[in-house]
This record gives sequence, C-alpha cells and structure tokens, in this order.
Amino acid sequence: MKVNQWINAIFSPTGGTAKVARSIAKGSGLEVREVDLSAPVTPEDLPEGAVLAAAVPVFGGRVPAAALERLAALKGKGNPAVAVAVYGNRAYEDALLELKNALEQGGFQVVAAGAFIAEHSIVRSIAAGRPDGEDTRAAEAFGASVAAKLAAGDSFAPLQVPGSPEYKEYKGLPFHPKAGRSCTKCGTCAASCPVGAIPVEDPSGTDEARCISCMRCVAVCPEGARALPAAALLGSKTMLMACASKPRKPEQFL
Ligand SMILES: Cc1cc2nc3c(=O)[nH]c(=O)nc-3n(C[C@H](O)[C@H](O)[C@H](O)COP(=O)(O)O)c2cc1C
Repeated sequence: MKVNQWINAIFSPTGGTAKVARSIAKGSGLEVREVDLSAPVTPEDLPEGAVLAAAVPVFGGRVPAAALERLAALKGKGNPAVAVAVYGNRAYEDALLELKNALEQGGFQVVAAGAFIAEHSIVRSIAAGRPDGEDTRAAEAFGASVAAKLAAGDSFAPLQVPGSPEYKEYKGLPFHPKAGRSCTKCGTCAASCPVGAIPVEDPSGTDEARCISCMRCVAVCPEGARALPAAALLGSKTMLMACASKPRKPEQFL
C-alpha cells in the first residue's frame, strides 16, 4: 500500500502518551503531522495515502470519552490506522479494543495496535521515568514494523486485540484536583484544560461535573498550586502499589 503521511492524533493531558506516539511516528520514517485531541478538532476526511495513528491514555481501563469525541472528527475512506493505548503500569483492560472499534466506525482499517507504559499521571512514583530508553526503542521499532507492513501489502487480515466487547464501566474518579493557597489565578490551567472544567474568570475553581481528573492542570501549574485532595492521593497510591508496581512491558499487535 502506498502510504506517504503519518497523522498522529494524540490525546495526552500530561505528556506520556505524546512521548510514546512521537517515538512510534519517528520509527515509521514517514512524514508526520500532529492533531491535538486535547483541543477541538476541525472535521477532516483523511487524504489517500495517509495512515492515522490514534494515541490515547487509559482511564479506568477505557478510552477517555473526550478523546473519542474529538477523534470522531477524523474520517477515513478505508485508510489504515494504528491504535495506541498508553497506561500507567496497572492495566489497559478494554481501552485498546474500544479505540480499535472507534477507528473502524470512523472508516479506518486498523492494521496494528500497541499498548505502552508511561508514568502514572495520578501517582507519579508508579512507572516513574517511563517511557524509558527501552520503551522508546520498542515504540520506534513498532513504528518501523507498521510502515513495513503497509509497504508490503494492500489487504490485511482483521486484527485481534485484547479486551471485552462489553466494556468495563468507568464513571470517572470521585475526586478532582483543586487549587491551593498559592494559586495566583494566572489562568494557565484554565487555558489548557482539555474539557473546559476550570473557569477562566476564576481559575482557582473546578467544575466537578466536567472535570475528568486528567491531571493536566496539576502538571502545568507554574506555582504547583493544584493537587488532588491528600486523602484521595494516598488512597490511590496504596491501591496502585498493590497492583501496579511490577513493571509491565509494551505489547504489539500486528
Ligand atoms: C483518571 C485517570 C485514570 C487512569 N486509569 C488508569 C488505568 O485504568 N490503568 C492504568 O494502568 N493507568 C491509568 N491511569 C494512568 C494513565 O493511563 C497514564 O499515566 C498515562 O500515561 C497518562 O497519559 P498522559 O501522560 O498522556 O496524560 C489513569 C490516569 C488518570 C488520570
């Protein structure tokens, strides 16, 4: 199949997913264009010769709904696609299957999928420093394998990925980041919140109905003023230490 462009559609609140997605794209050796799924996306029919790589973090074993909504603006006419789920070393459960199904509904043929690991964006000591050198090499090698698969053929057998078609229920976390006393109301968090949950007129607040606890506001605050409630963070750490401390390895489906 003649493919000349790699379109990297990335939802990455705290940057881990973006690191993985960029390494995969680099490995493909193709010309790369990025679409940021953490902001509104202009609807587009992908041109012939473009492969779409959709990269999302795993939230509660699922794909964040905001990422799926924005991804739906990109339509394929049988264009090849790659599904990439990045998780914080606990489990990715139904996220890869959910992403693959969404891409197929958008008119794409999913030719490859991968599950990669990045630092846990809630408890940053889990998978700290990942993606590391080994992860990056695996991601680049995956990108090269996808490009080789596309170059070698025009028709592809249906891809199987793990996951249950009855997706795990995920209703979001019951806790949300809040601003502390050092908040200067500079508005950095409000400007970068992917779901508009921080009022621009008073960035020290959080609209809990909209907030998806993606942790971007915590990551971008120049004063370190935003954090999860201490008890919630401690509870998450205790839970994750029990089920996410053994390092997991990237997986590829080709
Ligand atoms: C709300 C929320 C839910 C998460 N759920 C999971 C999960 O189910 N399994 C897991 O291994 N990691 C989970 N994580 C960790 C993220 O998937 C991981 O840190 C990812 O790399 C974050 O991507 P980003 O750096 O691009 O934001 C969760 C993180 C958040 C903020």
